[in-house]
Amino acid sequence: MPFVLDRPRSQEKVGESLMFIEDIKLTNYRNYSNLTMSFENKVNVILGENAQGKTNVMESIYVLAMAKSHRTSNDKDLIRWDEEYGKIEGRLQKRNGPLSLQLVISKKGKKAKSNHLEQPRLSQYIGNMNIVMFAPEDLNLVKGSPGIRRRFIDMEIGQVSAIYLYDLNQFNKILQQRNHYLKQLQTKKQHDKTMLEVYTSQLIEVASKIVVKRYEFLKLLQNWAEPIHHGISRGLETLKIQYNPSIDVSEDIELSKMVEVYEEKFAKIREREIERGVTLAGPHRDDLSFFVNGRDVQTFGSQGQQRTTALSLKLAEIELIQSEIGEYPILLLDDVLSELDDYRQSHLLNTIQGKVQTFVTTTSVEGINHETLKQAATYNVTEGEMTKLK
Ligand SMILES: Nc1ncnc2c1ncn2[C@@H]1O[C@H](COP(=O)(O)OP(=O)(O)OP(=O)(O)O)[C@@H](O)[C@H]1O
Repeated sequence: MPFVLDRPRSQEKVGESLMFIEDIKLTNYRNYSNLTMSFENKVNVILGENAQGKTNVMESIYVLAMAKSHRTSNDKDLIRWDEEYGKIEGRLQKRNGPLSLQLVISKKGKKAKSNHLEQPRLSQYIGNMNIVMFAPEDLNLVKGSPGIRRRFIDMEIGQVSAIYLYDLNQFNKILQQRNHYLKQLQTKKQHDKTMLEVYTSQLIEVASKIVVKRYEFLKLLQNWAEPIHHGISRGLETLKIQYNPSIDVSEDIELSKMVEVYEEKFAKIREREIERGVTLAGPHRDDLSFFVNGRDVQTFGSQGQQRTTALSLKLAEIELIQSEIGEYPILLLDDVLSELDDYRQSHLLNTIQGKVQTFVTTTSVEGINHETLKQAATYNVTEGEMTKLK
């Protein structure tokens, strides 16, 4: 089943190719005052002691792509201390030509440019550059809180669907207004319930679209992740991904039916929502489960199975983006190689070899003997300065 892509640039899909970053320029970004660095279109290993700025570089690439950080929701943290603004610039090569991206973060907000043109909507800007990041936090994807899994799914769909990001933004705004209204009803600052009906129907319209798209995306992800997981587990394990909605629907439900189910649900929980002062159903309360050989990995999986699941999902994302966009994304492996055993490390490095531009951070390459890393371009980071070693 083809995924409903809505980005204009992704029309022709021919063969395999990779997008890659040629260079990055950071101005007042975290502990970098000024950095300009060129990269290779293969594997780039960034070495350095703790707290020198390795993750900051990875984060800057992530932020350039996604217009937000993977480790803070406070954009001001990204600006170098005592400075007014921070800037990330990057030049990329893509199948259909060069692309330059720029993101300026100031205390007033973010401004993005793509090929020197101001982008009024970040939901349109995101997706120009596709990335997959694998960091130690991702090992919590299975075990951690539902919010981590929702964030994972939202970020991934957002890269291939601008409409999804737009809907998600709308949803969050309506949710906030609705929650505020419910709170007022709860505390009796407000008695008229008319506006609640308005917010509810607005919420249902956009919530239904989000959940339908999540189902579509997960079906695709499942198709990629299952054989990958099978391979990493040496043919012993079958991975299944399950979406757990906060309403009673199944994966093949149509949009109009989903709207009906939400309407019934909200009518039923109306008094409870007012009592609690909060919205109790919607995509913000949904979750994912992962099953290995029929058992829930979150409850029954070993740590190794949880790692394999997280790795399979990341590798599946790489393939999914390639199949949807027609180009391999850029892979960011932040301090994660040392967290994987030899077999999983080799599997990962064999998979990316030669086809994905990859950034790897580590304090040392000792103990990682894979050919891919021996041939990699290497850089050193010390106190916010980066130099190329080979
Ligand atoms: N806004 C900021 N302005 C200036 N410096 C900052 C800012 N935010 C973080 N830093 C500095 O950046 C450094 C941390 O860098 P980073 O997180 O990239 O470490 P790292 O090299 O990845 O280390 P580790 O291996 O421990 O993860 C710290 O010295 C921290 O004080």
